[in-house]
Amino acid sequence: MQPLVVVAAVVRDGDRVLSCRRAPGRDAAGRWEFPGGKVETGESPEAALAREIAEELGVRIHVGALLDRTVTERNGGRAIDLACYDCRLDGDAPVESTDHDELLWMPVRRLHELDWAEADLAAVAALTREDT
Ligand SMILES: Nc1nc2c([nH]c(=O)n2[C@H]2C[C@H](O)[C@@H](COP(=O)(O)OP(=O)(O)OP(=O)(O)O)O2)c(=O)[nH]1
Repeated sequence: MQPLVVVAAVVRDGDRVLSCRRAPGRDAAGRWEFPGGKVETGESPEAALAREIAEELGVRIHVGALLDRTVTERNGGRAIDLACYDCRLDGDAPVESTDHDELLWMPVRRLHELDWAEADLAAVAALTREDT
């Protein structure tokens, strides 16, 4: 089976990165992730990401360069092909999410304190390397 193609936004504000906790009842509830979602057929990754962020967080973003793309196998589930893009807000910061129960602006050097979804660990490591 082909991996699930997912895009996520590493939204930065200076040294801080928007980190989101998946709400109860969802896949991987309680784990932290970068907001985003599945790419639909015929959609570019950048367009999918802007759409997901508008739907989920109600804000607009500029989508920049690809930061990390990693395929993670999952026991008993479809592998996840997660592409994380460097992003900036285009206007207001989000205050709530349809998919998350907590939004945190975390300094890069403290990202390791959160319990990240497994698929996000490579992107977190890339950010942390950049910071050292
Ligand atoms: N959005 C997002 N999903 C991630 C990340 N890491 C990770 O393993 N996932 C997984 C969780 C889900 O199984 C899948 C994406 O699902 P989703 O629920 O966010 O996507 P969606 O909004 O398009 O889905 P839906 O609720 O509309 O069905 O990828 C991440 O950093 N961001």
